[in-house]
Amino acid sequence: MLPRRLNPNVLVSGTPGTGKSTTCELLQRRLKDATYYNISDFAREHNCYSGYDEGRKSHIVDEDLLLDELEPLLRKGGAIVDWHVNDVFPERLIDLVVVLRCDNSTLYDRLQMRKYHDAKIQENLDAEIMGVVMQDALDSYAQEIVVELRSDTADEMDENVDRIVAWTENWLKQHKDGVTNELDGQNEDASSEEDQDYEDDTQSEDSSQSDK
Ligand SMILES: Nc1ncnc2c1ncn2[C@@H]1O[C@H](COP(=O)(O)OP(=O)(O)O)[C@@H](O)[C@H]1O
Repeated sequence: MLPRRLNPNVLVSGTPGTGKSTTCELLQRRLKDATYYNISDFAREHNCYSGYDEGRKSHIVDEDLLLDELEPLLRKGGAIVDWHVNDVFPERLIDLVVVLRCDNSTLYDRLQMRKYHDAKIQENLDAEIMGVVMQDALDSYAQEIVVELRSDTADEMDENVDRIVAWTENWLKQHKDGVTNELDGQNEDASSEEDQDYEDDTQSEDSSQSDK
């Protein structure tokens, strides 16, 4: 099977504060053909909002508008996508899902540094303890393309970047050699059904708050 795109799309997800943006910035420096999309920034720049949540003090992202803007870019491949919500992007557009995890006391410190209010910190700590983002990823994508990585320390972050770069190089090598990536078959098979799921999906707006 021919590759669907020349470079893979990597989704870096995780509870706010687990290290997505920092990891993605490091990744972008290493993957010269990649384009980094911080979805919080992207949604703001493209005005993909459906309202403002006073309680959370954050904009509510309109996932349909977001996907309308982003899909043509993801189709090109080579995207590093940074967002805490991962069920927005159809399975056919994503080749690897990385879910960053971190210790709760570390996360607390990071979110406090970011000056989140107490309720927002607690909400994110609860989500991290319950593994909400990881569960969403497993519910949304084939288990084989979802990987959970610890991101408590700078060394772990470096290791994570090395691992994602190595995975990308391997993906490129497989496609260059014309070797069928078994994930392709799974994704292609799932795509039409998944598209239908996406059409039918009425996302809870609560799950798509802009986190920054
Ligand atoms: N693995 C890590 N080791 C040390 N500091 C980290 C690590 N991951 C993130 N940080 C720090 O935590 C803060 C939040 O990271 P950030 O990348 O903005 O998280 P996110 O994008 O998931 O909200 C930043 O100050 C960042 O430098």
